[in-house]
Amino acid sequence: MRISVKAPAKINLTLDVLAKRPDGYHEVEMVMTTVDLADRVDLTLRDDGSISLDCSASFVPDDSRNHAYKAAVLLKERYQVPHGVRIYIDKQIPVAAGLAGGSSDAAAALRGLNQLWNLGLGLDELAQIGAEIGSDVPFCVYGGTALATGRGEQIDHLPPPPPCWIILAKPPIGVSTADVYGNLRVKEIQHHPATEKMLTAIHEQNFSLMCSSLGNVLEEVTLQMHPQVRQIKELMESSGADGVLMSGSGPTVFALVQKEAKVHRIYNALRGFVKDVFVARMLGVAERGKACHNTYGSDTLAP
Ligand SMILES: C[C@](O)(CO)[C@H](O)COP(=O)(O)OP(=O)(O)OC[C@H]1O[C@@H](n2ccc(N)nc2=O)[C@H](O)[C@@H]1O
Ligand SMILES: Nc1ncnc2c1ncn2[C@@H]1O[C@H](COP(=O)(O)OP(=O)(O)OP(=O)(O)O)[C@@H](O)[C@H]1O
Repeated sequence: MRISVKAPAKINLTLDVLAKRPDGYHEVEMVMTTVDLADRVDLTLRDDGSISLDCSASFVPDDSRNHAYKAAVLLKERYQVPHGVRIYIDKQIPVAAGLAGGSSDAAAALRGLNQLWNLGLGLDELAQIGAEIGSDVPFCVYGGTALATGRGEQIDHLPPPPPCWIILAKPPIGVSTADVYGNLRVKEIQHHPATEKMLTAIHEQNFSLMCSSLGNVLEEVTLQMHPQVRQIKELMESSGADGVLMSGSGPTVFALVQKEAKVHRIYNALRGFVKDVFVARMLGVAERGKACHNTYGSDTLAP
């Protein structure tokens, strides 16, 4: 039996840091939403009880360092599952980009293995297990749009944001999330994002308020470390984007656009500058399993 699960990227519409915690993590407040740039995680049942992983991108770890592999080990050990699984990740989300690619693969593995191994767990239980892998995993288990607090693992669901196009551009650098948080001086943060305004924009479906409420306190830290990120932001802004922000700890920058004609202008301007440019739509709602094409007769899609 084989199951294919879609693992969408996330963007942060806001990312605020409120305090550094004694456990080394930071207390955050972030509005996150999924976009239709996605990996595909294939899970094939193994009778020999072992776990194996392959990925289409050779530079992604294919052993116990892989977040999807960790998800399988956690479930297998906790629920004493006799079966194994062969995991294949078709990588479309850029790696170490601030788009939670690894976290989304882990979340997809949790959802898919819940079905493949017949565990009968609810999404809340899967999200709790996901938090042991990484702070972004619980959000990725649910998908859609949410306000994430705590270290990012506490999820309050939100309605989808106003529909729009999104153009993502990633400069050819990888950013370590730990380094970016490590370089942040919480007491010196000048501008906290307008989280309340973002929530109003989402509830009222107000696109221009959403664009003017975008904010990420990690942006300044990553901009200092990697000046190319600022160049991409400026290029998006001068090409007519309605709103521009770095996602997560970066270095991916996204532009929000309502009119399709502008999408082509911004895409073309960016392609002259960086190789990794993607055009997507905000998903906003969870569409677990739905859009992952099921090309093999006996496959099923995870819910
Ligand atoms: C930047 C974001 O992606 C925004 O959504 C997240 O806050 C980070 O989520 P993540 O990559 O799943 O992070 P984790 O794997 O849990 O943590 C990686 C490292 O980032 C730092 N970290 C992460 C989350 C958090 N709230 N405070 C932190 O200080 C810690 O040094 C941690 O060791
Ligand atoms: N399935 C996976 N896909 C990509 N990277 C993975 C995966 N599993 C583990 N990793 C490791 O995690 C690191 C971060 O990759 P990832 O693409 O998840 O970063 P990110 O998008 O910046 O994450 P976040 O936004 O959650 O901070 C990579 O350098 C890679 O070594």
